[in-house]
Amino acid sequence: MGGLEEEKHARYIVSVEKKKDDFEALVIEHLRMNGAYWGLTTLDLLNKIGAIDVDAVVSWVMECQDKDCGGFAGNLGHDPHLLYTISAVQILALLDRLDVLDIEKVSDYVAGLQNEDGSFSGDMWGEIDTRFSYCAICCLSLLGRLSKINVEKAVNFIVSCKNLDGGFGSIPGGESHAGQIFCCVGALAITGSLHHVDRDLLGWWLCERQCKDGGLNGRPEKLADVCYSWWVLSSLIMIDRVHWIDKEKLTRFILNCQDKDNGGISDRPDNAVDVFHTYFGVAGLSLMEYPGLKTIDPAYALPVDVVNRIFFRK
Ligand SMILES: CN(C(=O)[C@H](Cc1cnc[nH]1)NC(=O)OCc1ccccc1)[C@@H](Cc1ccccc1)C(=O)N[C@@H](Cc1ccc(O)cc1)C(=O)NO
Ligand SMILES: [Zn+2]
Repeated sequence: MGGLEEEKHARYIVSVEKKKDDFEALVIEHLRMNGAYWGLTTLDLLNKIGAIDVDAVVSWVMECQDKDCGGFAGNLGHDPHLLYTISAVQILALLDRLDVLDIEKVSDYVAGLQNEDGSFSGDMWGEIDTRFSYCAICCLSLLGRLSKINVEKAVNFIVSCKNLDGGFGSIPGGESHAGQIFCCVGALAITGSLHHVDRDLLGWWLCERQCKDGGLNGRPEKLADVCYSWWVLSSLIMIDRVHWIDKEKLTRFILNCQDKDNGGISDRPDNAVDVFHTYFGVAGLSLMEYPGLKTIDPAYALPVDVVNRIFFRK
């Protein structure tokens, strides 16, 4: 089994950033801001962020900001949403360009999406989901504006989504899913509220996600998928139970999902690669301290040196 093809993955990411009209670019067209965050964070984890034109990326990101409400859209001319606003702020943090933001305007947009019950809507249309609680809390924390929301009510809503199996769903009564668990555990970690989590019960549910092939799935009986290397692993690390899974087998599963010729990582062996799974595969390896990769922060989903620069800047 060979190692991680760093060079090939960096070239794959840069090639996708350049192509704007092929199928993959069209599929993710409406969530291009997410795609940019996945691609740029992967390059930074591979120590290859020097390969990109920072000014070009920053001006494109800023063109996606809705000048009236302050929120960011997934691409030029699309509607603003929390899912893309968090990605935009993460990209600017990664490139050390948070200075281009009107911090009050963006944080007012995010804080304005909190509901009476402490939950968050993704945008003006009102859909409530713990995904959006994470986006809001992570974004406001990076901007240093958590004081603009009712953190206690936000935490109470997340706790109201905790299930008997120790996991979390998208809304109260929603079934446990690894993606939702990452959002809830990440938001609780950022707000210093992890005492609400039953670490052994949730740790058990999460380590049960490891399949025979070493990969992790998102729910019982599902197939392993590289992106769950992030959702499950980051949650296990945040609750200090990562030693309950076999890291060697998971590492081999991820490496086995690489396209060794053209670069990129797929969701499972021999499937088509994409930017999303390339990012979550490299991020998963980073969480397992794979040699040569930068370390990623499990709660902020940004390299640790980027998080430190934000919180410890004099
Ligand atoms: C919208 N989305 C998903 O629904 C992926 C689809 C998938 C990939 N592998 C298995 N399914 N699922 C996903 O991200 O699930 C993780 C998750 C679920 C619920 C809450 C939070 C995370 C992916 C994009 C995608 C679509 C189709 C194929 C590959 C990637 C996505 O943008 N995920 C977001 C999180 C998310 C998840 C679900 C949403 O409805 C919206 C956003 C993300 O990771 N941002 O950094
Ligand atoms: Zn996946």
